Amino acid sequence: ASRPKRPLPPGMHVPVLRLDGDSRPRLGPPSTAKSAEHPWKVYATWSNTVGPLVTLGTSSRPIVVINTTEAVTDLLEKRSHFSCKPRWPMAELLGRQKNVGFQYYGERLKRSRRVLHNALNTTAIGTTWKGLLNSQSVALLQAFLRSPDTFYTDVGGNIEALVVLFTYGKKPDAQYTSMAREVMHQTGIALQPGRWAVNFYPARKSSVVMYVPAWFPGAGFQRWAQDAKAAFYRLTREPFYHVKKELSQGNAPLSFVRNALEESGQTPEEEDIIMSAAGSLFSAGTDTITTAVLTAILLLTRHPEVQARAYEEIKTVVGTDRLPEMHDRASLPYIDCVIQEIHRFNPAIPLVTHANSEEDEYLGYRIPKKTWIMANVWAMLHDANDYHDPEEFNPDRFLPGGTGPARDPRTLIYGFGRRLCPGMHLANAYLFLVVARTIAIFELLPPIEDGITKMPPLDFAVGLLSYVRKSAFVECFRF
Ligand code: HEM
Repeated sequence: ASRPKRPLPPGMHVPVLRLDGDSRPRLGPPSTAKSAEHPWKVYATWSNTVGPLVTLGTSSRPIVVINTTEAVTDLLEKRSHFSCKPRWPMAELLGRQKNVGFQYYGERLKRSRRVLHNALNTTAIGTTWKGLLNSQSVALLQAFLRSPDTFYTDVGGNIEALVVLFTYGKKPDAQYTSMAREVMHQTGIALQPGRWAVNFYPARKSSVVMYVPAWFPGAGFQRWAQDAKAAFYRLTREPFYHVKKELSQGNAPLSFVRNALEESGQTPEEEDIIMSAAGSLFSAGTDTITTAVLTAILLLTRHPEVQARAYEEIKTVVGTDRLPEMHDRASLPYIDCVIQEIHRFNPAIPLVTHANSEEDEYLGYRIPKKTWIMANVWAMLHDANDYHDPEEFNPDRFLPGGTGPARDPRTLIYGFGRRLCPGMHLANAYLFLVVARTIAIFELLPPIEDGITKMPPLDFAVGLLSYVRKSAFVECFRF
């Protein structure tokens, strides 16, 4: 006789909170979430009552939120069948399922990740890309000097240039960046749980809905998706074929695509893997690092005492007649604590999405095959058991001594298991250079009006990324 089915993890019997750009979540539970704006905070509150796993949505289409480090380690790190991604019919319609971040786990994903790892491992970051990281971080300081008023957009522009220079060896032009931003925006819309009915039909039904002709009344999402798909294809193909042509003419500048084609792009299939891996980097690499840099600027401005101490460390170790370099990183432990605390305070991707390719059980609960899993990284980094007074910005918690340093947030913010972010070493190196060099050269100050200091508020958006909202931040900022 078969065993009775175990229950799903405790559910809140509420529809999924929508991640709707800047707006408040549309749907909330009756009481707890009234004042909380960010879904990840709401889920963390629920988890305090019901345990590490919380089920959202319906029992036929559950979404399981993992809220603790222990549970995420047990499931996403140790059990390899949790390294899949959910089926996103809308992303498929946009032609984005070949994008590394959306791919199901399998042979193609492994090969894509290998190509990326060859270019983005620690050795390559310290050698091949050292010059690029150096020049882009200096370019950002120069932009700050030229016009402190436009720092918010300058940070984004500098990082877009970093990622496109890395990928294709040339700076993006205005047309490329505006198209890339549009595609990212469209993908964000396509991935909002609950926005498109097609995402929430069971797989069998959705394949019927997906192939309704675009002109069919009510199939508005299809028409919209057709345009978005065309833009995405152009964005992926044009710069790739440009590098390929340059390579055949012997004048391709250093880039990920050039190196990968030289090393492994011998067959059409290998070429396609390189092309789509390259096409995944703009959306994966730009807004994430931008969020971390803007969070750093915001928190340093709000904490002059942290800036002062970090500056003292740089003055003592590096001196005042040169900029901090990558080789200074190990000798600047306080700067490292500051960077860790920035990631902890506002992880760029607060909810990391996975799916399981096999049914499983955990803590007596059943997790059906292909469940949409969200790892609540924000909750893990604000767990008072691991981080005393989690609402406080306090880099000291990472200093050795006492009960030892708190867990390094970089073991959580870059994701889990076989999907761990391949760009993490590039991001870590660039963030070190930008944070250390900014502190070495500038003092970040809030404005004072009529003798009153106007602190920029902690204002993080609700979306796939928890980016720093522009509004109040830009008005009250000066070097
Ligand atoms: C502070 C900066 C960054 C953060 C916080 C970050 C975080 C993440 C996270 C949470 C994931 C999902 C991992 C998972 O599913 O378990 C991811 C995936 C990915 N990231 Fe990053 N990332 C950053 C920068 C970058 C950069 C600079 C690049 C490339 C230049 C990059 C490329 C990728 C790619 C290709 C994936 C998909 C990997 C896969 O699905 O197998 N990321 N990142």
